[in-house]
Amino acid sequence: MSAILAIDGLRKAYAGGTEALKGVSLELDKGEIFALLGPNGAGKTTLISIVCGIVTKTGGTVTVEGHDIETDYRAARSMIGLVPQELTTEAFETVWDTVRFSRGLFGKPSDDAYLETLLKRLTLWDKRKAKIMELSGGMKRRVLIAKALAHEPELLFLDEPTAGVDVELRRDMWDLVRDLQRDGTTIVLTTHYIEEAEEMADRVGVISNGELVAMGRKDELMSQLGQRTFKLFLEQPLEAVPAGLEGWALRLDDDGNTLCYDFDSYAAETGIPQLMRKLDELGIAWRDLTTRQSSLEDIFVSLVKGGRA
Ligand SMILES: Nc1ncnc2c1ncn2[C@@H]1O[C@H](COP(=O)(O)OP(=O)(O)OP(=O)(O)O)[C@@H](O)[C@H]1O
Repeated sequence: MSAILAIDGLRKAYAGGTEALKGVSLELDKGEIFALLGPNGAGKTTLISIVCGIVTKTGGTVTVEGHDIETDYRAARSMIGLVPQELTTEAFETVWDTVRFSRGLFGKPSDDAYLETLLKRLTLWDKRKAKIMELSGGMKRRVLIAKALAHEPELLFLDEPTAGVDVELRRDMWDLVRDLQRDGTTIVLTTHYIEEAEEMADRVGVISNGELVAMGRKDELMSQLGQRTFKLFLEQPLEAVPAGLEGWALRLDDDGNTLCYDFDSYAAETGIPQLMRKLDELGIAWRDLTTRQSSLEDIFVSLVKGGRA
C-alpha cells in the first residue's frame, strides 16, 4: 500500500525556544484510521498544524501523496481537510455559503448535490440558511466538519474531535468517520480519550514531549507492551515473598495481604499452575483471586512516564 502521508524527521522549535517536535517520522497508508495519542503539550496540534500549512516546520520533510507541503503547497493542501479544535467560523455567514465558499477555496468546481448530501449527513440541511452565530455549539461543530469535507479531501485531520461534544454528535461523528473510511478517506485523529482510539483506530501513535514513543497496530502494541496481573488475596498477610518462590516475579501489595504476579499476557507458559502448587506446598492459603489485562490506557501511561518504548 502506498503512503498518503509521509513525515520524515519533523522538527519544530517555536520562537520562544520550545522544541515542540524533536524529529518525528511516520507514514500513513491510504484508508486507515490513525490515532495520535499524547498528553497536553505533547506536540499533537503542532504536528497537524504543520501538515495543514498553519505552522512552519523548522526541520524535516512532509509529503501528501508525494506533494511536498512547502514546495508543492497547493496540491498538498487541496488533499487535506482539517477539523480544528477551536471554533473558527464566520459568524455572519450562512451555513450554506460557508460550506460552498470552503469548497471554492480549494479550486474545486461547485457541486451543490454533494454539499446537500454532506449537510444532510451532518443533520445540518434544515439549518443551511441559518447564520453561524445563530447555531448551538454542537451545530457549529457540525459546520466545522462540513467545511473540512466540502472539497472532498483524501486525508482528514480531526483535532480532539470529541472534546466537549455531546453523546449524539460523538456517535454521529464516528459513524461518519467509518463511512469516510469505507470511501477510501484516510483519517488522523488526536485524542486524550484512549477508549476512543481503542475503538476507532487501526493504528495508534503515542507522542510524548515532541517524540513518537510508540507506534503500531493497536493489537500489536497491546501484545508487545501488555501485561496481565494475577492477584491472590491471602488468608494471612506476609511480610516478604517467601523463599522458594524466586522463579516468579512476585510482589506484595496491600500491607502484605495481596500477592501479585505480573506476567507477559501473550507468553505460551504463564507458570501459574506451578505457582499454585508451590503455594500449596508452602501452606500459603488464599481466599480469592483476580486477573487483569493491561489496557491501552495502562500502556499509554507507562510510555508517557517512561519515555521511549
Ligand atoms: N505558538 C506557540 N508558540 C510557542 N510555543 C508553542 C506554540 N504553540 C504550542 N507551543 C508549545 O509547543 C508544545 C506542544 O504544543 P501542542 O499544542 O502541539 O501540544 P498538543 O499535544 O496539541 O497539546 P494539547 O493536547 O494540549 O492541545 C507545548 O509545549 C506548547 O506550549
